[in-house]
Amino acid sequence: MSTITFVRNVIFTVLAVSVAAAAKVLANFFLSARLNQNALLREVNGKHVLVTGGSKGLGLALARLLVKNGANVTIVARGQKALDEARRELQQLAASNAQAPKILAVSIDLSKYDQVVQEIDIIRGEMGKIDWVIANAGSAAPGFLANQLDLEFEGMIHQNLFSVANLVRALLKSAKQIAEDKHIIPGSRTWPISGLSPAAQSQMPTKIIFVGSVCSALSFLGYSAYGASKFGLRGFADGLRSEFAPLGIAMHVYLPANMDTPGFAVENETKPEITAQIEGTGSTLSADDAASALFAGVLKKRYLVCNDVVGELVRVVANGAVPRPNPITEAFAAPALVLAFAVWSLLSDYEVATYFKTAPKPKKASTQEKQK
Ligand SMILES: CCCCCCCCCCCCCCC[C@@H](O)[C@@H](N)CO
Repeated sequence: MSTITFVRNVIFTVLAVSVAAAAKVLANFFLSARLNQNALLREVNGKHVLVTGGSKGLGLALARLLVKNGANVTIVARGQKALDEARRELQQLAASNAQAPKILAVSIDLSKYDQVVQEIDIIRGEMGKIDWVIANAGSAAPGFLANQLDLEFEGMIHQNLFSVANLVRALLKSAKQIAEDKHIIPGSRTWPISGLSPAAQSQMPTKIIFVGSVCSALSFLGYSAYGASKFGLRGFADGLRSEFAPLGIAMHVYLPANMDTPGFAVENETKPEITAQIEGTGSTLSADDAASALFAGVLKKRYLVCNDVVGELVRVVANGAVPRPNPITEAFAAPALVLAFAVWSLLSDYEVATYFKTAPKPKKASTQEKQK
């Protein structure tokens, strides 16, 4: 066999095996994406779950599923009107459940750390220890950075990163406070290195779920501010995952693609045309399906959870140094996926270049408009 034939056969074999492995990755994804309702009931029945951004969209869909499965739910949001409506809906749902789960709705501005600390204590007082936290609140304001020179950039980082950090810091502070109040003497190997005494650890939630985005692992024009906030969130989560695991706190990050929510309608009003063109709108998932996908992944103990095929492929190539659900299969799939994403990146850069070459020129402002 000549060298060329040998090299060609090796490349062909590697690619064929890799494509087959990529198909297996997707098959595994479909199998794990189905929510086992009984498993959800077993996990959340009687637990107290706090959901931020819980008055609409994905947050409300998550809260509904939790209440249906017997969880006591605290929803947090800013706007009082939407919060009241959501509370009424969840209370009706709770009334039809034999467990009669408790519902609490609290208006908190998560960007204000002191307020979050104060309210977490009030929530614990009314509803007891928080068992799970879903940090879902966030928003997307797509746009070109050159048009976001004022407060838009900070806004994204505050809403999608600092607010989540404020929540986690407040949970830690509250747990430490309660432990100190009880005067429990620390005495484990993780104390005082971890900063949390065993008593404080026992006051922390056992599960913390961050809602990121496919944009926590991939970004492109129109999403520079949003991508920065969501990549930041992912970095924060990766650090906490390894810090919290020895303390019995499981971290998860949800990386959804576009969802059919009120927030998505708002972001589309200002989204640059080329951004919408690149991301496509084909796979927009309903909030209910997205909520099921989140719980399905969490119950399967996935650290990074996706809600569609594209997100799962992005996850495989951008998994970083955190656990993979199927490491061997994903390693075999890597060559095909790396090549596919290299091609995608070339094509999307070409799409952007073409868009700017062919986009209609803005109309010249009339003299009257200039004077305004
Ligand atoms: C085989 C390779 C295919 C690679 C395709 C990658 C395409 C990625 C485009 C998906 C972008 C989704 C972005 C989701 C953003 C949302 O979080 C945001 N719009 C907030 O709602």
